[in-house]
Amino acid sequence: MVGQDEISLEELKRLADTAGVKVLKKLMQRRFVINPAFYIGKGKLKELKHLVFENGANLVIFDNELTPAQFRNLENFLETRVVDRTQLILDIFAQHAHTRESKLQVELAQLQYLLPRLTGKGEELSRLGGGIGTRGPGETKLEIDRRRIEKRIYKLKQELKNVKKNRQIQRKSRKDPVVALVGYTNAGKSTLLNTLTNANTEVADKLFATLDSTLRRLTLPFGKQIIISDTVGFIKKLPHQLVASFQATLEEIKEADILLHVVDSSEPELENHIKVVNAVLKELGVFHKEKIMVLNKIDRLEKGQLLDLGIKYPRAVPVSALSGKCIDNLMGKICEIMLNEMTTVHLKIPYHEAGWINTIHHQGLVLKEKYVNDSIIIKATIPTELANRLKKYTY
Ligand SMILES: Nc1nc2c(ncn2[C@@H]2O[C@H](COP(=O)(O)OP(=O)(O)OP(=O)(O)O)[C@@H](O)[C@H]2O)c(=O)[nH]1
Ligand SMILES: [Mg+2]
Repeated sequence: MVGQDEISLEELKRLADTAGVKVLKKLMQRRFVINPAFYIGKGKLKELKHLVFENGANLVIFDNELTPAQFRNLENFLETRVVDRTQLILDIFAQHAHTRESKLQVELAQLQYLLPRLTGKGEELSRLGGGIGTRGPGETKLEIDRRRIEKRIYKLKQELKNVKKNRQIQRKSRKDPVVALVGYTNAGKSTLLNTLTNANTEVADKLFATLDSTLRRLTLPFGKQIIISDTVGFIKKLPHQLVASFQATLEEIKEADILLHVVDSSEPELENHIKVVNAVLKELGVFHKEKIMVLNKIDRLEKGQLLDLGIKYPRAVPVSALSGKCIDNLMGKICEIMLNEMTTVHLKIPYHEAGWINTIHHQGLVLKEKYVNDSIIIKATIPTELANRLKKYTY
C-alpha cells in the first residue's frame, strides 16, 4: 500500500512539474526525530549530496517547511539551492497571478511567509534573486529589510481592503443568486464552469491554473438567472498565509448561496481531497452552506467504480465536465435547490411602491404582469424571504 508520505511526495512532484522544474530524483526518509540542523539525518544528507552531484541537480525541494537555519545549513552542505513546499506553491501562484488583485495577494503571502523567517541581518533575502521559491510577483521588487517589508505588508493590506470594498459594492448591485465552484486543485472546476456557461476560462492539466475568481451568468431552464463563480483551488498543507492573503478572492465563496464541491472521481486520493476541501471550507466559515457534491471526470471510471462511488456518496451528482455527460442532472439539482427556496406569489402592488417590481424581476421569475388603474398585479416565483416581506400586497 502506498503511504501518505509517498502520496504527498508525488503531489510535490506535480507541483514541481507545474512550476517548470524537471524532477530528477525523489528521496524519502522516515524519522521520528527531526534533526534540528538539517531536518534529515546525517546519513540521508550524505546520500542526498551524492544524488545532487551525480545528477547535476541545481535545486532541492523539501516537502515540509524548513527553518531559516535548516535552509542555510542545507544550502551550504549541498552547495545548491533549497526550497520547501510552501515556497514552491507560492512560486506557482506568482507565475499564475495575472490580475492586479492576485498579484497583490501573492506578494502579501510571500512577504508574510518571509517575515518570520528573517534572521535579522536580511541575509535570508539574498535568496530572493529570481527562480523557484523566490519569484517576486512581477510587478514590484521585494524589499530588502524587515521594516520596509512590514510597511509593504501594511500597504498591501490597505490596497486589498479597497479591492474587497469594491467587490462588496459590485456584489450588492448584483441581485442574482451565486453558485460558487469549490474543490481541490485540478478537480475540473474551470472545465465545469465552461461547460455550464459556454465560457472559455483557462483549463489546464496543472495545479493552480486558476487564481482569480471568474463570474459567469447562467440562465436556468425555468428562466431564472444565476451567477456561477470559479476560483482558486485548494491543496493539502495549503500554506495558511495563502488562505489569509486570498481573502478578497475567497469572499466570493463566503457570499455564495450554493457551493458546488467539485471532486475528481478518478483520483485515488479522492477521500483525502474531500477532507482537505471540507477543512478549508470550515476555516472559511462556510461549511454549513447548501452544498452539492459533483463527482467529476466519470468518463475515466469503470462502471463498477462509479457504482461504488454512488453507494459511498449517494447525494453526489456524477458528471463529466469534459464531455458534458450528465450535466443536465446537475442543472436539475441546482434548479431544485433554487425552487425549494422560492415561493409563487400573486401580488397587487400600488404604483407608488413600484420599486418592488424591479426587485421581483431581478430576484424571481415573473409569470404574469398586468398594469391596472392604481397598481400592478403580478404573479411571480420569488425567493421565500422576499415573499415574506411582500406579504401585505398579497392579491
Ligand atoms: N477526463 C476528464 N478530464 C477532465 C474533466 N474535467 C476536467 N478535466 C481535466 O482536468 C484538468 C484540470 O481541469 P481544470 O478545469 O483546469 O481544473 P480546476 O479545478 O479548475 O483546476 P485549478 O484551477 O488548477 O484549481 C484539465 O486537464 C481538464 O481537461 C472530465 O470530466 N473528464
Ligand atoms: Mg481552474
